[in-house]
Amino acid sequence: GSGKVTATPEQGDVEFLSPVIIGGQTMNMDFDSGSSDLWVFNTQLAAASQAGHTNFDVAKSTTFKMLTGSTFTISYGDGSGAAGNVGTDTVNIGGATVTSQAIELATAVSASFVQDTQSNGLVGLAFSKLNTVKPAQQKTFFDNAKDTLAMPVFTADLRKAAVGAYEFGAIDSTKFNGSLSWAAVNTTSGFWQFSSQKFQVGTGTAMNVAGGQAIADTGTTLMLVNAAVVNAYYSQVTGAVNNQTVGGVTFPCNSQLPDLSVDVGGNYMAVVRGDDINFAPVDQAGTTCFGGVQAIASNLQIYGDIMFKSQFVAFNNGNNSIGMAPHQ
Ligand SMILES: Cc1cc(CN)n(C)n1
Repeated sequence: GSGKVTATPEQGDVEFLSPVIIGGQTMNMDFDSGSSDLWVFNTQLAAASQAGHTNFDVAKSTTFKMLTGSTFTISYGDGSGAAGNVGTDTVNIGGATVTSQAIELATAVSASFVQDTQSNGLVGLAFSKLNTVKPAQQKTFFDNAKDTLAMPVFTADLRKAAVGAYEFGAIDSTKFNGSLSWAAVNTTSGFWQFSSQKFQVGTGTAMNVAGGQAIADTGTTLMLVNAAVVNAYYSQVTGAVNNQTVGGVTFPCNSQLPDLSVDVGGNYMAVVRGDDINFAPVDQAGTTCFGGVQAIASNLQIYGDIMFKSQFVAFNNGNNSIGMAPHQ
């Protein structure tokens, strides 16, 4: 079979939310190809943490089973995190169904999750080796579903300030231009990781990022790249400054931003639209804007939603590859 759900951007495209039916209860959740835990807001949490959220209630599910003695603890690259206990239940994502999916029930969540009342948990879609459940590591929804899917793939069709889609088990070729370019994925890290050693600012010459690697991470808002890329890119933007107070590069909001092309697997240059690299104003007047491309101090670059808004992406666990093409 296959399953398709909407991916609705929060204000400012900070994250994208999709409906997941768990034990008959519908939860809007953040699909994250950069982690491997499925955890939910639930009625065990302190009332102050539950406030404003949709909270999963195990008592209202006839199919939930506790995994006695199992716990999870997860922390993300942005410093957020969650921890709690674990059970199993039936999960239905747009028709793709897993009957015994590990459901991680948070008993503690960090402040940024509490404040984001539209999001009620994460669906991890990276490789199961990164799952944090102990004593027995659990599988992701995609891992559990893939043998029953028509194809062992899922796709991300994320759109700037518009409703897009995640699809499991099928590739909708009406959603991208031309054909997908495929790159090999190195699964050793547990991420959807590929080689990314070249980049190009606007129509300039291609430049190298020695040993460059990147992961495709729908759960990260921005694009976090090698400092050489950041310097080369913003050297083309008048008034761009590295602003420690706001934590990254800013520029005048009326800047004409060049496209940024990044190499995917050595045979495809993914073009990220310059307009999408103007992420958000940092001041009330809306004169100074924060860049959607920022530096990361590791050689594992993180291509987040800023890239997904320009590229349709297919994640293929049949041959561990990633496919990209510009959105249609
Ligand atoms: C909650 C969350 C997820 C991710 C990306 N994997 N980040 C950076 N934060």
